Amino acid sequence: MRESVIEIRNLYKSFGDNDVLRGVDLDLYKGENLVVLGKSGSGKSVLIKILVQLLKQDEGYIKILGKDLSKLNLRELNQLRLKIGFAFQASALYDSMTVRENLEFPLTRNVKNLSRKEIDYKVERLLDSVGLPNTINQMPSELSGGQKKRIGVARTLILNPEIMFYDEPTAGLDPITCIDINNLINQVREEYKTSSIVITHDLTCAKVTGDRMAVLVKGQFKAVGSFEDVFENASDPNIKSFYDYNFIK
Ligand SMILES: Nc1ncnc2c1ncn2[C@@H]1O[C@H](COP(=O)(O)OP(=O)(O)OP(=O)(O)O)[C@@H](O)[C@H]1O
Repeated sequence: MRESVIEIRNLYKSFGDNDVLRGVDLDLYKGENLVVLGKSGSGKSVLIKILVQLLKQDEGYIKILGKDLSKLNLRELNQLRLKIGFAFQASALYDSMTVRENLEFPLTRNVKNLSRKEIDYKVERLLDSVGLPNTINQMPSELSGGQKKRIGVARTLILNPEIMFYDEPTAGLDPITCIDINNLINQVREEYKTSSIVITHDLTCAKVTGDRMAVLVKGQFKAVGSFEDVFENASDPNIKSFYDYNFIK
């Protein structure tokens, strides 16, 4: 039996008469990269927001790192949120801060009594990990799109999250930089022992980073399994068209 770090059961969410999630079941297993795919508007972001309770589900059960979310008070929920890192599509760096300040910010805000030396060590180690040690004194405006994403990942890792959510990590990048970012996602898993959900429309990213694919169709996960099982042997036309479109046949 594999250990689940996230367990989602029978999750429902509607906005008025827009039934977005209609009985979602999903597990994220410890140490895996799980790729979540689905058409635009299928509810991927809604699902992630519910996982950190920025949105409340209408029905359903969620357990993260052994905690039933419905039983947590706000303080406990905030503690749990610190164990989850978000690498957002827009990398969300503060434009008025240097790279060093961007990385220090979550640390000094959330961890008390760290010495200057400990902070410097962590910042430098993470910049090394993402391959950008020389950007430490640069401003975000001086970085390329791919570099910003890397710094965004480094900033997320600074609090040692156990779970990572990557939201369209390769969107808007050239094919070579996409390869770099895919490799970084795999490297982060090895180096920091994270379990991750990767939301993407990019099937190359899905294939390279994902241990399992989960495809959201009409409010439920219709196909969950390896890339080969889900896409290469797909019979469902919704899923097949996704594949054919990405790898022009
Ligand atoms: N706060 C909200 N209020 C009302 N409707 C919402 C809200 N958030 C999301 N929706 C609706 O829920 C549906 C799913 O949206 P969501 O952003 O999760 O899609 P997505 O799969 O992440 O799409 P994309 O791939 O384009 O990012 C959409 O129809 C959207 O309009």
